[in-house]
Amino acid sequence: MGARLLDSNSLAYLGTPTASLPRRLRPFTVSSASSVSIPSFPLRFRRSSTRSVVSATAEAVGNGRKYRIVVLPGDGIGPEISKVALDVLRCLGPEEGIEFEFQEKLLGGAAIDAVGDPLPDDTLEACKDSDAVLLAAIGGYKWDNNEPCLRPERGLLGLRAGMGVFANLRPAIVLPQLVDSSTLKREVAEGVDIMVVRELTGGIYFGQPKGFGKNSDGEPIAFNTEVYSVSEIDRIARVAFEIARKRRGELCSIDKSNVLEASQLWRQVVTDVGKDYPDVKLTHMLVDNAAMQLIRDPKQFDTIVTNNIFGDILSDEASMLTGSIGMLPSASVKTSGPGLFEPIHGSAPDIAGQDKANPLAMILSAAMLLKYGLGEKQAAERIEKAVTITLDNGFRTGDIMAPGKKLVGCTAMGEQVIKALQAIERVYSH
Ligand SMILES: NC(=O)c1ccc[n+]([C@@H]2O[C@H](COP(=O)([O-])OP(=O)(O)OC[C@H]3O[C@@H](n4cnc5c(N)ncnc54)[C@H](O)[C@@H]3O)[C@@H](O)[C@H]2O)c1
Ligand SMILES: CC(C)[C@H](C(=O)O)[C@@H](O)C(=O)O
Ligand SMILES: [Mg+2]
Repeated sequence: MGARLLDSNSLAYLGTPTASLPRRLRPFTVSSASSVSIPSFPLRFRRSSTRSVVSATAEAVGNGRKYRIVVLPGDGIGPEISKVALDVLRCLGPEEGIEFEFQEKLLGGAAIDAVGDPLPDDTLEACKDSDAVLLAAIGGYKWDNNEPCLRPERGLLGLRAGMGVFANLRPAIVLPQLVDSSTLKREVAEGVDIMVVRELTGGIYFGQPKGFGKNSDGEPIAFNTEVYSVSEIDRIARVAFEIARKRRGELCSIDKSNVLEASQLWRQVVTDVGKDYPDVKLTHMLVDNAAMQLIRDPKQFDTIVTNNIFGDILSDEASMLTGSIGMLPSASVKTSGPGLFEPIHGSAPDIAGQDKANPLAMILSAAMLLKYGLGEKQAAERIEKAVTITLDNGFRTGDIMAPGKKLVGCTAMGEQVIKALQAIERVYSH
């Protein structure tokens, strides 16, 4: 028993004025309407321009395949969990006939400190030219009072927009081993398996106008704009319907259409797209009710589709059903080109540098990268399996610690996953 990630067929159960921003940090705009065709899930991603489908594009090396992965350790616990995830991938590669070429780049606070830019040009270019990107987390107290365009978060938003990864898939699965780590009662948490499909490159994060100003009384104000086009809603809805179709066949669209015009358009477009998916049961829910229902009865949800900001908040809420935000990976994808894979948690500055971070969300993000970014399903499932074995063996970081379990740090948890991985490999190879 263990985690199942995206694929139900998986074998493993396992305010600055915009004009002053560098061009790539300006809001992302979608140019053409309704032209995005969504392949059936699991998605196979194309590399930019010259190469075609990823699973077919890996360079042949000896008897294996070679992939170029950009790694963005970022800030806070980022470097600690990145190291662990890379150790896992390095251990896995030879057994699976995969060679990884890792290229480390700067993002966020680390990039601000080194070159005065949260998203250096060469980072974005390397990411766009890679087979996939593995990101840990950015941000921290040190940069919290920087002006908006010099905040680490601006680098992350610029990266997502620059890569065009509009669909953020955040699975929240309660593993049997961690049911008692959930803050909810066992009967409420057990068996939860939700996929949150979050729109990632639009909405209030990117809408114009935004900034600081003064009202007619001369009082300082600040403002942001929630804006969605039909094409932006249409394409994320199609991704969500495709995913729902491969799961329980139930899609809940979450909005605030009783108040917000942008949500009224959202609901209308999702309903229209739903006509192309008669096999999927579509429901709508207001976000305030959804926040409550997620805690009251999370098992009512199968697939959720929602906008950028509601998806951000609801996925953090959903993570606590599973025991810890340190468990949740994510994949940010588009219909072609490299994907971005990252845990949903942040840089956890309160525990950074103390070897206390849970590296499992990062390790599971690496598994998502393999499965959905590179089409390396078997390798991904080995990692998922190794994680569940490690939990079965009783190892826990502080955030998921329970009576009778063995408390370990970030590095030791990684070592246990590698040990489990090697055990699986021995079973496979004998
Ligand atoms: N994708 C990202 O890079 C990302 C995501 C969220 C927040 N952030 C940034 O991270 C910084 C801190 O934000 P925050 O404190 O609101 O959120 P956070 O997710 O970093 O931390 C919230 C709480 O969860 C704990 N936590 C998070 N990840 C953990 C892990 N792997 N193992 C154990 N405990 C873990 C932290 O210790 C903290 O108590 C901010 O600068 C924020 O902007 C970045
Ligand atoms: C750091 C921040 C910009 C980011 C977001 O809001 O998308 C984070 O909270 C996340 O969930 O990845
Ligand atoms: Mg968040």
